[in-house]
Amino acid sequence: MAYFVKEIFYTLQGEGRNAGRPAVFCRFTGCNLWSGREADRAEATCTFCDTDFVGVDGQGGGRFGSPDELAATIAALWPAAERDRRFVVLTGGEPLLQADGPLIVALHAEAFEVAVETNGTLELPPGVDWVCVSPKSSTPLTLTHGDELKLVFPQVGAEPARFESLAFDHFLLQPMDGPMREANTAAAVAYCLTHPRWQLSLQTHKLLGIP
Ligand SMILES: C[S@@+](CC[C@H](N)C(=O)[O-])C[C@H]1O[C@@H](n2cnc3c(N)ncnc32)[C@H](O)[C@@H]1O
Ligand SMILES: Nc1nc2[nH]cc(C(=O)O)c2c(=O)[nH]1
Ligand code: SF4
Ligand SMILES: [Mg+2]
Repeated sequence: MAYFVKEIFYTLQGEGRNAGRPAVFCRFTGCNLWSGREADRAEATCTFCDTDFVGVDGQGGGRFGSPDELAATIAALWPAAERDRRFVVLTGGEPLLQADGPLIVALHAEAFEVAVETNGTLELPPGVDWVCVSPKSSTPLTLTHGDELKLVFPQVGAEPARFESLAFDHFLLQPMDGPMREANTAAAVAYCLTHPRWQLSLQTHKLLGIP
């Protein structure tokens, strides 16, 4: 199948348990919880998105006709010849609208560990090495286990206690960016201190001014 990709770039993973790790980011076009148009934001299921995932016009974006073509494009961004500990993060938009088993196979053939950032509403293809689920308000989760559950905080209808019994190895609170970022950060710090199974995830790429 063809893949529609907004942008592909090499940077440090900014969030979650892998923060600081060099990674190629592949941002797929489209999401099932928001059209991406500002006019629709208030009525969307997910209203706080910080990302432009509309179209294929970003850096390195485009239409890729096969898994091998997309995997080769991703591999070309890794520093020359280095095949050790290659790491790719599939994100979006919602990557699980497009990422499928053949793409994971093709990325493994290029020596990548494959991580996914997902809203958790869709089925996961086989073989993904690191699964980060980030629930959105009262939307039901299809994915109830994984490596990390990274909850944007605070969200009405997505209180942390709702997720604590799920089978994730790590539970993280990420302050909601936007006009309330400072207050949300203080609230997330306070929540982690009083509920220590939760740890703080800052969006360190924004602090660093890198993509
Ligand atoms: C843009 S989303 C794309 C992946 C997927 N659709 C999802 O929501 O997990 C990537 C990450 O950014 C988080 N995020 C989006 N908007 C945010 C905001 N305003 N503040 C903090 N994190 C945000 C999401 O929760 C998710 O963990
Ligand atoms: N550096 C960096 N780290 C990230 N972690 C998750 C991101 C995303 O948008 O999915 C992201 C991103 O856009 N940039
Ligand atoms: S689910 Fe993810 S990509 Fe979709 S609107 Fe929400 S944060 Fe953005
Ligand atoms: Mg981002």
